[in-house]
Order: sequence, then structure tokens, then C-alpha cells
Amino acid sequence: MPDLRRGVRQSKKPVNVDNADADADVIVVPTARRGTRRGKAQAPKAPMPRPAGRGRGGRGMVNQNNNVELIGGRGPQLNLDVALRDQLVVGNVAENLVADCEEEGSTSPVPERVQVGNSPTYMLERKLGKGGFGQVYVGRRVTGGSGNTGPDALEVALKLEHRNGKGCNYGPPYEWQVYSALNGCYGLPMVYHKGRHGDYYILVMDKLGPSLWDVWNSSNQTLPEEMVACIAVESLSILEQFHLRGFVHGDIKPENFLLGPPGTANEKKLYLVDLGLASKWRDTSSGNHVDYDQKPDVFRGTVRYASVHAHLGRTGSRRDDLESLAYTLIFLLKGKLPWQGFTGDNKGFLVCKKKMATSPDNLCYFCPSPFKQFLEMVTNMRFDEEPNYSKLIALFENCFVSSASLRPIRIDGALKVGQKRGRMISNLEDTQPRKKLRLGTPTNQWITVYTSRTPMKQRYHYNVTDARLHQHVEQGKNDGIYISSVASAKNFWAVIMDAGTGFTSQVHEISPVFLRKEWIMEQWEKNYYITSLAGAQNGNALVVMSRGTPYTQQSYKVSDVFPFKWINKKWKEGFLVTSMTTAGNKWGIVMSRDSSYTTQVVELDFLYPSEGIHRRWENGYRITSAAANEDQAAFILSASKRRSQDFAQETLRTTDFPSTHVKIRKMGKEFVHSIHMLWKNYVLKLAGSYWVVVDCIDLALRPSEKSLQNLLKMMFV
Ligand SMILES: Nc1ncnc2c1ncn2[C@@H]1O[C@H](COP(=O)(O)OP(=O)(O)OP(=O)(O)O)[C@@H](O)[C@H]1O
Repeated sequence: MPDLRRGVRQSKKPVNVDNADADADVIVVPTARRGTRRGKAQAPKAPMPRPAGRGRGGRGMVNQNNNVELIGGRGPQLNLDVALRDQLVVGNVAENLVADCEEEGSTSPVPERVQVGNSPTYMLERKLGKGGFGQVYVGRRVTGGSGNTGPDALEVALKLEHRNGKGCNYGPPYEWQVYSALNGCYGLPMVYHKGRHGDYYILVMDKLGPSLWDVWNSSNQTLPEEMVACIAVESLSILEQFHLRGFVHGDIKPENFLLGPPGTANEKKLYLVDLGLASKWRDTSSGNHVDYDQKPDVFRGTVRYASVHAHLGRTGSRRDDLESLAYTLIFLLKGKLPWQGFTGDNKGFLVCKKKMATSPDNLCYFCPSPFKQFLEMVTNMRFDEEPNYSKLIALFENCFVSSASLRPIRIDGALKVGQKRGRMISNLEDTQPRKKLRLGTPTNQWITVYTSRTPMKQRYHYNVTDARLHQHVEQGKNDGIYISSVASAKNFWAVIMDAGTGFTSQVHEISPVFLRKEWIMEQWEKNYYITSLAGAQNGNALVVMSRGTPYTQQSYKVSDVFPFKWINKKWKEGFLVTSMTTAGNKWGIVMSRDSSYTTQVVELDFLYPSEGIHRRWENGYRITSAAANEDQAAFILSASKRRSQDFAQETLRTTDFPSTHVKIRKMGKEFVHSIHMLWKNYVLKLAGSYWVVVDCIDLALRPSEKSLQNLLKMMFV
């Protein structure tokens, strides 16, 4: 995947649609604080944030309080003076610039008449609509042509985008290329001509009627069940054809489904418009599915209808269009969605959190059962799974009358293709029990990770008060062992001291300030580097710094949200994440140069990101850091100089502390290496050839002292 980039005035993506690689460039907008509208794809060299569009639901702001980045070490770019002043404010630049370019984009008046390519000349009449990018007018033919429909129709829709507009920095809008690739696709308006007239890029296409948003709005903001079922069936047929051509739409919502022109034979026919966020799910040359990735600060789409995966910055695939369709249908039926009404800086984050927290039962309360079934099916799809469109369509088959003339929306697509395949009698009973991809709830799950590892002498202290910590450390030093890992549970420290760290000297500090910069910088000057850290619930932080590490430079950041953007920036500078923790809702991330890793990726989610971790493992990455606050868990996975495939890693998810599992492992001569309580930071590193990370989402579920003592007895006898 190409790197993420930020910028100002480029939004739509001028890529060669035959080149799947180029399709991956997207706007960078901090997800957790992103507002309402969307980012669009962009040009490879100087991509820019995609500003908000029409903004139904409002536009969000970006804010990041109290975020500090410090850098230190003996590496080439060490500049402590600069570092001290370096208060990073991430993200709000983009939104400010968005406002600027919107102003700029609307400078010149639209022409009275237009003619592009070999089109007839059209006179601009009333405005049909306006988006964040284009203005759409009725064009009435004044010279040339003769038809009532088609390429020289009497009335067409003209979509105008100013050459200085957000999507045109690199030439014609990206959407043009998608239309070229998809023209004639079932359910899309035909585009007949495109070209530049004066300051405007102009698409000449079929004139359509009102959008589903308009229809919903003029029908007391709710649509009858039968109509929504027909919309479900027809939109699935359209998406099936769209997906068959290798694209995902990326912005499914009521505003982007239009009916045919009123009073015409097509007034009950559904169309899908606005291809500016479309991207490829299939590589044209290889025919393979595009690669999975997660870039947590990338957001594409419309906040209200976006899939959870889109919120979390995962590469778009067919499942995302279907999840957005599910939200669209439920919105049309019920008139609102539970995540409407959020405002403020972190609207996008709150909406995503609410989507995750709303069960299908709750979301589809009072909806006929097919809607819930549909939602459940599409939110449990794998990244590269081929949707079973027939089965999805068949869910709704009993919701509308058999007489075609009485149906509120035509379902030609389903009937035409479906009859051939016997779709409407599709066997729903072959439903296999599916493995859920979104696992657990954020309050009751343990996650255990096993990694093979060389045994080494270690000592463990649990339930350590601030005062006792010093004694343990001194004793360890006398015995030649150093702290390799620290954690906190209920404001007590857990410390692992290890003979195999390679450290030559070590210092630590407990401070009421989370990662106190004065002390850290003092130690950096003496060539100590942060080797472990933990934040307690009371806000105290324990930082351990060591000499004898391979690191040559280090940087850390304290942030209110998971600072992916900063991590991404630091990756490009050669730093990799070497420690991570949280204290309350603050994240503390430490990145170092010259660690033993080669590359890293992030998995960030509200629940355990099972699929993402599996995909990363398949690509040779292994979990090397994990931390969580009450909302989210973050995993850093690293590829190391040693081939990562050489050592296995697996996770276990249980609702109780996995003592039985650990016992079984012990019998098989596999030993616990570390225990990590994610919700809330409890890390133990124990001797053995296996590494166990136990993550507990709820403090109440942390292992009792007794079970830990039993575990330790088991380990060390
Ligand atoms: N072919 C058409 N016929 C009639 N109306 C249209 C047509 N295409 C678009 N419109 C109207 O114009 C509006 C804006 O169009 P469109 O969504 O393509 O613009 P956009 O600038 O790309 O929007 P967005 O900000 O959502 O990306 C649509 O919501 C619709 O109401």
C-alpha cells in the first residue's frame, strides 16, 4: 500500500484505474476525531485531505489536547532544545484548510451554455443538486443532436467541477476515470460526454430524479417497509454488478441513490451516483483481491453510514458497501440511527464506538427480521469474502407484493439475473454457523498470546507498592537481573526482572506525571533509553530506562487518542514502537531507532481484532506491544530481522483467566513467558519458552492473586 499523505487542495484521486496500486492513496484524517463527511482518494505525489461534502449531519473538527512529543538519544537528529518546545498538535490543520479551499472552489460563475467534446450545446437551467465537489444542473440542448434520451438528449444532467476545485488539482476529477471504467454498468447513469469548458470540468449524463434522501424527507422521514425491502433488493443487484467490475463504491447512503426522472418510465428505477470515493477491491492485472491494511487515521466515507472498518481505516472492500447499505436501509425505515446527534471534535470516534456498541437486536428493534439478518450477515464478513448477493436478496423476498406494477421500486436487477439462477428460492437454510470476526465485548474478555521464546532466568513481583519497588529493584541488581517489563493493576506495580535483557545499568522513576519529560530527558543525556513503562489508574507512571540497549535515538508521545499519525510519521523517520501503555485515557507510545524490528503495523479496534491479527500473522508480523484504554485496544505487530515466520504466535480468548490452558501448555513443555492484562495494563514476563499475553478488558476479571500465585508456583517449581 502506498504511504499516507496529507495535503490541502487535492481530494479526488487522479489515478490510472488500470493500476490497482495507485488506487490505495487516500486522505488522511484522524479517525478518532474526524467529523461527519469524508476523505476521497487522491493523487500519488501530493495528496491532500478530502474536505467535507454536503455535510448532512455536520462537519467535525479535530482536536488533540495535551499531546506531547519528545525526542532524545544519540542518533543523528537529536535536538533536545527543539524537542522541549515540540508540542505536537495533530490534525486540525486539515480541517482549517478545507474551509479555505471550499471558498476558492466556488469563485467563477458557471457558464450559461456548455459544449464539451462532440456534445451538443446545452443551456444550463435549474440546479439539480450540489455536493462537496460538483454542482449538477439540468442542461437543455440548444444546438446539435436530435434525441430525447441518450448522448444528444434534450435534457441531460451536467455535473460541473471547477478546475480549482477540491478534486481537480491534478486534472479532471478522479470520478471521471471510474465512470470510464464502469460506464454502462447496471444501475449507474450513462455518461455520454466529458470535457473542459472554460474553468469547469463537465460530465454530461442521464438526468435522474430525486434521491432516496429527498423521498424519505418528503415522506415524513420514514419509508414503508415494502419500499425499503425493494430498495434493498435493487441496490444489492446494483452493487453486485458494481462489485463484479472490480470496484467498491465507498460512499453508500440515501443521498447517492437516485430514482429515474418523475413522469417517465424509469421513475421507479433506482440508480447509484457519485463515484468519487470508489476504489478497486480487485487488482486488474493479477485478478487478486487487494491487500489488507489498516491505517487508523484514514477515513473515507460519510460518518453516519460508514462501516466500522472504514472508521478504523481498513482498506475498503465489498463488505463495507454492504454494511453502509444496512445502515442506509435501517435509516430509511426507522427514520434515524442511534449514532446521530454526536457533535464536536471526536464525533467520528463516538459514532464508531456507538456502532460497535449497538447490537443488531437494538439497531433493528421494530424492523422486520430480514433487516436484522442482513445486518448480522454483512457485519460478519471477512475482508476478502465474496458476498452471497443471492442469499442477501432472498432475505427480503417475502417483504413485497408479487405484482410488479404495484411495487414502489422496480427490482429488475434481481428478477432478471435472479430468475436465471433461481435466486429468489435461494437456500437460506445452508447458513453455516459463522466465526464472528468482531470478538468479545469490551468488558469481559481475556486475550492470551503465545509466542515461542528462548527460556531465561526471571524473577517476578506482583502487587508491588511504590515503596517496595525500590527494594525489589536493588535486590535484582545485586543478583544481576534487570527489569524487562512493568505493568500496573489497581495501582500496584508488577515487575519482571530478567537475566537476559543485555542491559548494563538501569534507572526508574514513579511520577504522578504520565511520562515526566524532565526526568526522561535527564536520563537520555546519560544514554539511558526507555525500556518499559506502565501507567496506573491513579495517573502515576512508572518509567524504566536502561543502558545497553541497541537503541540510538528515542522519541515518545503522550496523547489523548491513539496517535497513529505520529507513529506513521516516525516510522518514516526510522523509528519503531518499542513500548506502549495507557494511563486512564492517555496513550503513551515510545519509539526507538535501531530496535531489532524491521517494519511494523498497527491493529486498532474496539474489540479484539481477530481477522486483522490473523492477516498480519500471515504476512510475517508478530504482536510486540499491546495496550488499551476503556474503549480501544491497540496492537503493534512487528516483522523482525529474524524471520518472523520462524516463531509461532497464537492468541487465546477466554472470559476467565486461562489457568487451565496454561497448565496444559506446561505439561506440553510450553511455558508462560509474559502475561499482559490489556484492560488494564498488567504485564508479567515469566520464564519459559512461550510468551503468554493475557489481556483482561475489565479489572474485575483480572486474575486473583491466588490464581497468579498458583500459576507462578506452577512455573517456577
Ligand atoms: N445524473 C443526475 N441527475 C439528477 N441529479 C443528479 C445527478 N447526479 C447528481 N445529481 C444531484 O446532485 C447531487 C450532487 O451530486 P454528486 O453526489 O454526484 O456530487 P458530489 O459533489 O460528488 O457529492 P459529494 O459531496 O457527495 O461527493 C446529488 O445528490 C443529486 O441530488
